[in-house]
Order: sequence, then C-alpha cells, then structure tokens
Amino acid sequence: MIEIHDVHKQFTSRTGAGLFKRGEKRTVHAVQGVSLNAADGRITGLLGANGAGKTTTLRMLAGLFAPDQGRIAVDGVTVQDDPLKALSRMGILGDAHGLYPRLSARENIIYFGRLQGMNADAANVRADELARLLEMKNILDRRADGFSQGERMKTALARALVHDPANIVLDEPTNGLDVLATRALREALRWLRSPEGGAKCIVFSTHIMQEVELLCDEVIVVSKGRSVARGSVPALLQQAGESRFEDAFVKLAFPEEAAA
Ligand SMILES: Nc1ncnc2c1ncn2[C@@H]1O[C@H](COP(=O)(O)OP(=O)(O)OP(=O)(O)O)[C@@H](O)[C@H]1O
Repeated sequence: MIEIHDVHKQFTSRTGAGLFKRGEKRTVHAVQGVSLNAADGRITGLLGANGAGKTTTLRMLAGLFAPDQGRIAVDGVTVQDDPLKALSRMGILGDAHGLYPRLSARENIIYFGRLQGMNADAANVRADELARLLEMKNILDRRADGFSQGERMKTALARALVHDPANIVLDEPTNGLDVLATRALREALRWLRSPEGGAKCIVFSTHIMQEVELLCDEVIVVSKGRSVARGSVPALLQQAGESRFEDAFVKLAFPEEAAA
C-alpha cells in the first residue's frame, strides 16, 4: 500500500543569461499538493500532461529527495523516516533504465538481488522465473550491450522485481515501446495485480489516456503540480460528464481551457 499525503516540492533554477551576466533565480513549484492512496491488488495511474509533476512525485516516493511538505508512506513506513526499509518494499522502474552494459540480463538481475540481500542462488532462480513472466528467456544470457528499448525495459523491470516487492512503481513504463512490447508489459502488470501474481500494489505514471483506460483501477489526475481528480475511469467520465476519456481528462485537468 502506498500513501502520498499532500506533498509539495519546489526547485530553484537559474534562467539563461548573457555572456557576462548570471541568470536570474527562479522558483519552480514542481509539486504543490499531490495525494494518492494506492491499495494492494490494484493498479493506480498518475495521469498528467508534460511537466505536471508526476516524475517529481515518484522521485520523492523513491526517496531520491524529501518533499518540502507532506508525507509519503509505503506499507506504513514513512519514506522520510526510514528510506531503506521503504525502498526494500518497492520495486522501482525509473525513467532511465541504466543497465550495466557488460553484464548479461541475468547478471544485472542477480546483482540487484544481491544488493537487496538475496543469496546468489535465490536471485538466479528468481531471474529464471521473471524471464518466464516477462518473456525474456531469449535474452537472459546475452550482454545488455546492444539491447533494444523493449529488451532494456524488460531487464530493468525484472531487476526491479527481483526481491518480490509488494509495491511496484513505474515512471512512464511504455515510453519508447512498440505495440507488442506494450501489450506484454500490460499483461505482466495485470498478472502482478492478480491474487496468483501476488496482489501487488502497482503505481505508474503516464500521459497516455489509452494506458489508463486499459489498465487502471484508480486514476489520479495531476495538473500543474496538484492532484485535481481521482476515481475509476467510469467515475471520472461521469464526474466530467463526458463519454470520451480524453475529453474528460482535459476538462478535469484544464477546466479553464476546456471552457474557452
Ligand atoms: N531538478 C529540477 N530543477 C528545476 N525544475 C525542475 C526539476 N525537476 C523538475 N522540474 C520542473 O518541475 C516541473 C514538473 O516536472 P516533472 O518532471 O515532475 O513533470 P512530469 O509530469 O513527470 O512531466 P513529463 O511527462 O514531461 O515527464 C517541470 O516544470 C520541470 O521542469
């Protein structure tokens, strides 16, 4: 179970400047009130346009930096208080897959298992199991160097799942994947949500309406750093009074533009 309660995060950056002049300091309110409750055995989607604050929210969930305000808890463990314990309960697929190119897919997976405290034999058995689940047996013993985008994603996902975490967090997981790889990923996520697959709590971010319609039990609409609507796809359609999900999203995320 993942709970995010009213998190905020701002960054200070400099604007561009001339050759002899420093840029002005500028504050970016990347996240200014995002909340979600993601239950076990459910797929929860964080849906927002570019720059809405999805990645920043997921980075705080992953303990990469602390929120300025608000609380994030994984299975009741507050990330800010005990990041390592919270991290051990999550499998995280970030936006950069960062595999070790000289290692095979199997070695990449086992290495992460070792970092999670698994012994080498258990991690090796798990690598075979995950290769079956993610249909990547054909690449398991190939060096990651030269993998396609889809092969890299599968290896990175297997690596994130090696310790069989109860919670799975994915940032824009279908980015750059073709239709077959996207379908395979959807199937794997549905299996992981099912009781046989462990009834995992799955949270993923996306800006693709179709992904949300096909996968999510619960959707959090994020706009300009805030969560502005939540519910199932049918509930959001009803709330917006629309029959197409894209129209509902625009109405909920950008009410002023939709009214114009
Ligand atoms: N380290 C940073 N320094 C300054 N601004 C940042 C930083 N990280 C994010 N931002 C800004 O915060 C806002 C939210 O960014 P974020 O990456 O969280 O959005 P997103 O919803 O994931 O977008 P996308 O779908 O385009 O990846 C953007 O305006 C972004 O430029």
